[in-house]
Amino acid sequence: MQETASTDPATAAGSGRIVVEGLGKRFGPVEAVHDLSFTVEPGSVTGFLGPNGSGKTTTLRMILGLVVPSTGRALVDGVPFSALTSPGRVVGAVLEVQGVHPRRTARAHLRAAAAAIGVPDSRVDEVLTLVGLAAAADRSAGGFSLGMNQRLALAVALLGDPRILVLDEPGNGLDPDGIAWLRSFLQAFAASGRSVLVSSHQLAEMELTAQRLVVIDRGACRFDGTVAELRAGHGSRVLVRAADPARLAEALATDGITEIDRVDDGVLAVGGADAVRVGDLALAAGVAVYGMSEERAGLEQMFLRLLAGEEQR
Ligand SMILES: Nc1ncnc2c1ncn2[C@@H]1O[C@H](COP(=O)(O)OP(=O)(O)OP(=O)(O)O)[C@@H](O)[C@H]1O
Repeated sequence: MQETASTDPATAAGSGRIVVEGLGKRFGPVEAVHDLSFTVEPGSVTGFLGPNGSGKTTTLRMILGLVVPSTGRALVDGVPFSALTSPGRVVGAVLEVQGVHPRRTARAHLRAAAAAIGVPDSRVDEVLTLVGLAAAADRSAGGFSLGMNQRLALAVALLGDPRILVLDEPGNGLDPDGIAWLRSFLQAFAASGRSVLVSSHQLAEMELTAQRLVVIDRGACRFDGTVAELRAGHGSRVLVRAADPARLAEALATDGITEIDRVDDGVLAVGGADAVRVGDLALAAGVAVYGMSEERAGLEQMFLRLLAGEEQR
């Protein structure tokens, strides 16, 4: 079927976006993905989170034209992946790290991959440097660690200088330094106006890497928004040490703040209000405050609450 050119800027060709609309996939009795819609905007990293078997890989494979959707559609840079004329120059993807021939060097592997998408050899050294493998360029891939293989796979994805990156669990096998490096690499890539969609089950890491999050569970979307929105909805608390906690609790309650726990001697944990509001109310009530801090619930905890909440529906 011929796709007609869209006039909607969200789905227009050349938008640099990934647009997923009502996407679904059924494998026999298993509904792997159900009515999923989200957009990956240029200039930001979008984290794609979900527990094992939640449908992340299936979704990424549909975006990349490797699995045919049962319902809906996925557009890459305004068109279905299959309609891209030079896909390697538009979207770079790392789905699962394929074994490289063990006797092949990183450079030889990249040269072959470059030739396959019509990219000059000169790009090979550039991507080796970009992923931090320049010093290992002439070593056989057989001796590479999992982390080095991840970097090599990323180098292949970058050969066509794509404007969109799609990565399935790229942090797997990376040590803490490698994870920090990947985080700054993806952030810099996005900051140059390009789009990143990265799946992970490492929620705390995504909180640091991504601006937007799409959380799925059992194939369906549970959350789509910014990290700040997720935090706001599954909240952080203000810890306040006060001279007279009972009077402060009373003043807060009078103002409609009832989520109050006494966590320590003289310390109240207050939910549903920020530090400014708690401080102002303490001042108005004449209660001395000796210290305040924000207890930011870990994304992991929020994520578990999110899934637990959905299960009760
Ligand atoms: N080719 C297939 N045939 C049958 N079922 C499949 C196929 N691919 C995936 N599934 C099923 O679809 C569901 C979603 O799998 P998927 O691999 O997309 O999840 P995931 O979130 O990527 O999981 P993980 O984090 O473990 O990789 C699972 O129940 C899986 O068994």
